[in-house]
Amino acid sequence: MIRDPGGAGDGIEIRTLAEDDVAGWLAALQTGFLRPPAVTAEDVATFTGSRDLARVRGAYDGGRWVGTYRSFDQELTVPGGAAVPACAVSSVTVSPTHRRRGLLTRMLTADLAAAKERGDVVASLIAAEYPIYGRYGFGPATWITDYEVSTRRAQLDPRYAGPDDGGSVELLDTAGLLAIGPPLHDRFRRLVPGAVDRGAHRWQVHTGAARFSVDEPWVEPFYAVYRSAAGEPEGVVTYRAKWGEWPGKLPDDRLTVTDLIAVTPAAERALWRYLVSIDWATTLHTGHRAPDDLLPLCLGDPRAARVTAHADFLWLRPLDVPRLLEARDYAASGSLVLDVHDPAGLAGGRFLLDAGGPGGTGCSATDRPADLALSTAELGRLCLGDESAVRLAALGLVDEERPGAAARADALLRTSRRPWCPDIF
Ligand SMILES: CC(=O)SCCNC(=O)CCNC(=O)[C@H](O)C(C)(C)COP(=O)(O)OP(=O)(O)OC[C@H]1O[C@@H](n2cnc3c(N)ncnc32)[C@H](O)[C@@H]1OP(=O)(O)O
Repeated sequence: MIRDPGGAGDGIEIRTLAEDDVAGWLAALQTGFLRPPAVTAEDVATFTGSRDLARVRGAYDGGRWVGTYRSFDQELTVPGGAAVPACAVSSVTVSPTHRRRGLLTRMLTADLAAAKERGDVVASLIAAEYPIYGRYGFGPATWITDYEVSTRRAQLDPRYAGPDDGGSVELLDTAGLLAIGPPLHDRFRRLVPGAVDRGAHRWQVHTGAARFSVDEPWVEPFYAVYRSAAGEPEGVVTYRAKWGEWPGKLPDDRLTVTDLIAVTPAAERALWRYLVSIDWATTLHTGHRAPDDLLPLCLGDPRAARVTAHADFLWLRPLDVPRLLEARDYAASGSLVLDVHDPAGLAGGRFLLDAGGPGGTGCSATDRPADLALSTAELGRLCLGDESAVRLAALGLVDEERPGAAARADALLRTSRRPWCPDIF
């Protein structure tokens, strides 16, 4: 069991959980997320059956859990397709009675130190609110865009009867999805920088097998697969339908996509066209897509896809700069000296990145003069290639120690397609 050795002299203890702590910890989690705090025996069983309790911790005050925190092993894809070990952070709450006394800081600081010791290359999380995590060295590395598509305006030929490339779209039942989805996702995530692995529990949640009593009532979704002309599954989609009012007897139903992943552009285009062509549905909500998703441009009228949300999504906190930068591919070859500032003392230093040379990419500590000075949070923004160093320099968030260094960083680091993490965790 991990205990917070220092404490803060306030009697509140940060510690990991024993099995009989789970119900109280779950009640605190639900309180922090403003959900009813009632916890059932099934909730406790679902939680203990799917989590490593050694990685679940919380703040305990006089017999009551007042803070919750959990982390787990994750694989994060970087540009080029390599996966680096990440410490994924989740379930962070502090009770409203105990906020702003430093409890989040104590839980997170201890876990980041443990992640560093374990050899994780980055820490990752989905930030509930933008202002929380920058102070701990995290920066937003991927963004999402949600669309609402007016299917009537999409200008798809009303006679459209499916893919015309020899491929096909088929509906699946749950067993069919579970046979095709996990291996397909494994292929997908290696193609998409920013994507993370999906464990068995995520698929159970996705198909309604793992649920907590506070979850919305389960509504069975539709699942469909795109198969290439050769019969290979290349994309899957999960969506739900909601009946509309049918004003004046006109169909008015809505579809909501909860997952659409594809390993080829043909599959991605075919699944969007399938969704847009479903009779009765006039509106399609896409859920979180990559900010440069194919969707708007694969419609006859791209303006039929209206952006309803555009926001930061996956935040990264570098823990090992050389391994993070060595793992990825670069758009060009060249070198760059980065002065990385880390007040937490986990990942700072001056590093020479030698990208894409004949002997491969190298990154190691150096005493050469710096080109660019930045914090771990800004490196978190830049490391998957989504953000521009020139933009951050214009904002005063990175310092050019050598003129033109930010543009050189962009030439190396930026990617032709934007990174994307489709999974909430
Ligand atoms: C990965 C995830 O799970 S994201 C989910 C995060 N959880 C939530 O949003 C649930 C609701 N909110 C909460 O439970 C709490 O407010 C938390 C967990 C966000 C913060 O917990 P606290 O114990 O209050 O944070 P703590 O006291 O350590 O704050 C440290 C600093 O962050 C700041 N801070 C913390 N939360 C916020 C916030 N939501 N907005 C702005 N600043 C914040 C504090 O003001 C403090 O600043 P200071 O160092 O300048 O004084």
